[in-house]
Amino acid sequence: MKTANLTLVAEQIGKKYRREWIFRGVDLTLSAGNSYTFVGPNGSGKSTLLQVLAGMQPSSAGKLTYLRNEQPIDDEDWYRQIVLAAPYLELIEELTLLELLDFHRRFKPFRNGAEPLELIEQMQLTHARNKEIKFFSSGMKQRVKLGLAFFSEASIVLLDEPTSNLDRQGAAWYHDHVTRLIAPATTPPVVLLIGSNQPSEYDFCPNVIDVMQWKQ
Ligand SMILES: Nc1ncnc2c1ncn2[C@@H]1O[C@H](COP(=O)(O)OP(=O)(O)OP(=O)(O)O)[C@@H](O)[C@H]1O
Repeated sequence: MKTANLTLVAEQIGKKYRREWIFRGVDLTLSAGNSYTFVGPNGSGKSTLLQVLAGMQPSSAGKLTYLRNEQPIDDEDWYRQIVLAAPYLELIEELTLLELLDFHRRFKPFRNGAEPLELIEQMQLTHARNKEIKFFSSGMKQRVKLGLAFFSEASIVLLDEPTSNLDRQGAAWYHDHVTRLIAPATTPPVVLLIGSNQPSEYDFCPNVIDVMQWKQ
């Protein structure tokens, strides 16, 4: 069983677009079993920082390391550890929900070997299991993105603006699942990273980090 704990270490990470530094001098040690929320006003760099920490965008300065049991993991294997739910990530619209989950689990299995139909029930989308994603409402799509993040066997879970498009019931569903994700019983334990402007999205999170400190 893959229970070894993961740690993400950022040393003096910076990102610039053209000549503008979005953030600079980021030093962080983020460890499994913990949650961290990046806060800051619109355009302050929360999404960019999440993407850099996920290895989805290159940094312009500094060093990022993923450690498992204190040993560095090869950059090419990072993607196996990560799952991201974000408004700017698209789902495959031509697939039905059931087909999407079947496809997804081929490269990223679900926790505890869960079956797609069980997870669709947990997403409260059983009625839409055979509907193509392109016909889903924005809130239904958001539940799917979050569900894939909650239920995949990944060690690093990134949630950018997690309750966007969710109604009150959806927000309660998010809260229930996100708190389970960081419970001590979760295996493998996750590093949970959230980018948010909404206190209700991270009221359970003890580590709230203002990205404005890295504007120079
Ligand atoms: N590909 C890009 N090229 C140039 N500038 C970019 C690019 N992507 C982001 N930026 C700039 O980087 C800055 C940070 O954007 P980012 O989306 O990370 O902010 P954010 O804090 O997540 O904002 P929001 O709360 O509005 O989602 C903004 O000034 C944005 O215009």
